[in-house]
Amino acid sequence: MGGESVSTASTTNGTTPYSVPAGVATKAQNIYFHEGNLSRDEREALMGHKGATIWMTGLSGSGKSTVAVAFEQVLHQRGIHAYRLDGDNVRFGLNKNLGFSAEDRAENIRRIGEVAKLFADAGMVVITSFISPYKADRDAARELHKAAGLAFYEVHVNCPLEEAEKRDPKGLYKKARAGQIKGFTGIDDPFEAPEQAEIDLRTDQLSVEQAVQVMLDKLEEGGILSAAGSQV
Ligand SMILES: Nc1ncnc2c1ncn2[C@@H]1O[C@H](COP(=O)(O)OS(=O)(=O)O)[C@@H](OP(=O)(O)O)[C@H]1O
Ligand SMILES: Nc1ncnc2c1ncn2[C@@H]1O[C@H](COP(=O)(O)OP(=O)(O)O)[C@@H](O)[C@H]1O
Repeated sequence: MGGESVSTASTTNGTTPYSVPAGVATKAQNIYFHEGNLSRDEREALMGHKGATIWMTGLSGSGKSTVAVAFEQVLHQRGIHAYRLDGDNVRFGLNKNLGFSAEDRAENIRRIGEVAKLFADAGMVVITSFISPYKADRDAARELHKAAGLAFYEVHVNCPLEEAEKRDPKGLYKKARAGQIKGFTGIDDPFEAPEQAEIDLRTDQLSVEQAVQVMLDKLEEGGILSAAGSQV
């Protein structure tokens, strides 16, 4: 891979649209961004709300998936088009060629950042639940959204290691402590806690319902749950 040249994305009309940050490097040559006839506002008006990415990050067992599932359901009940991208699930398909080295985790998060951006651009509320242990990888996902003018909420699913380990829903901490899993986050692999997450959920102190309410309030406050020109 190293040493291959990169080209810069451009558009057929020579302008750089909101969805292609200037200077994006791609491996492919001679590619042109093709604009559609529908604006994001038009897509969001049809949806009845804005698109956004809710990026949950935290230790294994912190409660990312549990809270994400409950949040998705509550949003759905309120008529919001929400969809979850979950670490384990995505590793069965799109990212099945990736392991848990720092490089593979970075590529995992890079791909999810791109996929989440596409869903959000389509007008969905995307809820991602990946450990995403490295700040730089999370920041890159944030930047991607920012450059596209899309809302991005980083949610620290903040649970002390002792509590996550006590929960151990999949028995993975036990295996990691026994040396049967190497490079397990929190045990012998790092977790860089967010410094400026939009939402901090202490799941050792809040119930799942309370955590969902905190997230709902934040989206409401950010104007995500309604759209300009919406008929709903
Ligand atoms: N070494 C190691 N470290 C951490 N986690 C491990 C590991 N090996 C397997 N698992 C399982 O993989 C799930 C984490 O996948 P993610 O894609 O979220 O990880 S990452 O964001 O790329 O770090 C994680 O799921 P969650 O427990 O839901 O977080 C584990 O089930
Ligand atoms: N307040 C809480 N929020 C989230 N999960 C909780 C909470 N209290 C207990 N749990 C339990 O902790 C475990 C979290 O597991 P999971 O959602 O799979 O975490 P993660 O996706 O971060 O690995 C589940 O068994 C869940 O029932």
